[in-house]
Amino acid sequence: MNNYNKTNDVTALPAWRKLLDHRESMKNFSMRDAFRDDSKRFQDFSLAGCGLFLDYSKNLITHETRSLLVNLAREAGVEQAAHAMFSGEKINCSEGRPVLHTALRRPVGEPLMVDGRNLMRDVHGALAQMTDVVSRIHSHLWRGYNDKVITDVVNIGIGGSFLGPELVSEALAPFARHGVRCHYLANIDGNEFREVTADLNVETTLFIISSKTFGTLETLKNAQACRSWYLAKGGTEEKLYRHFIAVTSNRQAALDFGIREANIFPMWDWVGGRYSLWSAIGLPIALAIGIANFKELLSGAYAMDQHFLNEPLEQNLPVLLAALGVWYHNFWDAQSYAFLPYDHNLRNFVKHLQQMDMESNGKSVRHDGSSVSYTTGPVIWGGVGCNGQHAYHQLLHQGTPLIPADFIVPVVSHNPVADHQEWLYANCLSQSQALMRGKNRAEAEAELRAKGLSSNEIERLAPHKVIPGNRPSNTVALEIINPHSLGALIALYEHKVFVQGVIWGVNSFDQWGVELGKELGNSVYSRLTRYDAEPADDSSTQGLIDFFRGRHRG
Ligand SMILES: O=P(O)(O)OC[C@H]1O[C@](O)(CO)[C@@H](O)[C@@H]1O
Repeated sequence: MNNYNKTNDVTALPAWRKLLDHRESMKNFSMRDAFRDDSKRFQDFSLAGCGLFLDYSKNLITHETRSLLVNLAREAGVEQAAHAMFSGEKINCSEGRPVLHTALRRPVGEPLMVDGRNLMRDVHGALAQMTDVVSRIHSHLWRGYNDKVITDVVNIGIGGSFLGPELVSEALAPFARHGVRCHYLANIDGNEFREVTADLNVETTLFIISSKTFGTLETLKNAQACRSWYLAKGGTEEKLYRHFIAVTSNRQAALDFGIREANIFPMWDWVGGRYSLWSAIGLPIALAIGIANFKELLSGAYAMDQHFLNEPLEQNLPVLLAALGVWYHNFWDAQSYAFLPYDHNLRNFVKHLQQMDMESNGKSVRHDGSSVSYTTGPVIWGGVGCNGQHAYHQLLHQGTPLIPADFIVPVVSHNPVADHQEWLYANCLSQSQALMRGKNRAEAEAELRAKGLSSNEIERLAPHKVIPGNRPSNTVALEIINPHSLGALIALYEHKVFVQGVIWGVNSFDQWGVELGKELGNSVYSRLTRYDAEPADDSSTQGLIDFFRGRHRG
């Protein structure tokens, strides 16, 4: 049980009750009218920090809404919770662990004592080990079994041991200068294995087995397959240490796999997988962009940590985003949330946010085990603009569900082509504008009239042309995507998710739900492969096992 959330049930808080009444009074609120009536709306509802600019004026809010939402965060104990997390209290109550991914971005000279131990020694020791290996690979001191330079790195990992590193190494591709290409092997699927290894040269490829537990089936199977591939293609057992390294908190399992002691990078139980890109799990990132850029990434995240810890709640970027999310989710029945990055290099952002948000807050009991009486984590989805505009934005504009969205857009492109960036930025803005203002019946009719349509035709077509508008969004703009701003951006959403977890009273740092599937996976596997096995518990599973075996028998 956490010791900061004094109420346990958020619905009992005064601010929650006031928000329920306030929601009633907002039934007829029109954002379009609000912008017309208040020329200062943009200034009043926008905020800069850590190189990011948040425009949250296109929301279904007034000044009163904001103060009630901030009160909710305050009454839920967000400030105390943040301090508890940063100082190493065991806020992951179901696993009895502190939650200290923020320690990974703390600069040198700021000790952090937990259970009598200065964790910063471990953190900076791991960073030094990363620096050493990255510099040896980049300077060609570390070579493959027949002394060829390492050109390709395959990260074997899944979930948090994959999504964050993939996002960052690809988002920061313009900073890749050392001739090392990163590849990611996650799924237990021969198609993916074949695709990743197809063009690799065994002599110049390094494999990183990235697994906090070193017990994840997909990763271990892929690691074995990569090892067999390495040996089959001419690699030697003797020089295997030049091609395989591991990042894990399970040192013994990595040793048993055959990884050399010096090639094992540490992880700790106080870092959740989905928050681990800042640790040695980020090794592929450092190999792609260099250790100096990796440290810049950490310093961007650290800047956001300080912002989150020190800024008043009213001007606190993660708190505002979190409270707005709660406003729509719990008071406007918005069951999903869209992320729409307008930048090709951020194409993997949504995948990372999906794990970060849904694995963290996809919970339905509070810290004390009691069931929540309200909904928690929303469905997270989205993808890069403009592609989404020609696919699912239709539903955002005219569909029945209310889906709040965050637009994320840099001003400067790393690869300017003609006036593409101007168009990209313009598309981003026009989407949020269209969502906000919509097109009313009179406008739709006037448009059709201007085209010379008969009144019968206007009557028939106008309903299809009406766009309700009043659909909320935030825009997070940044000057350019670089290691610092990306670090701040990712940390912004980490803290947003944390704040929402605090408000809902759930433990954002365990993931017991994924365990059952893993357990059942073993029993289904043994029934698939052993003909004498007991039948499955249910006829559906057994029927599908028979379907598989029918095909494989012949
Ligand atoms: O790094 P590991 O231990 O292989 O775990 C991978 C992923 O699996 C999960 O435990 C979910 O199954 C994630 O939380 C984690 O990021």
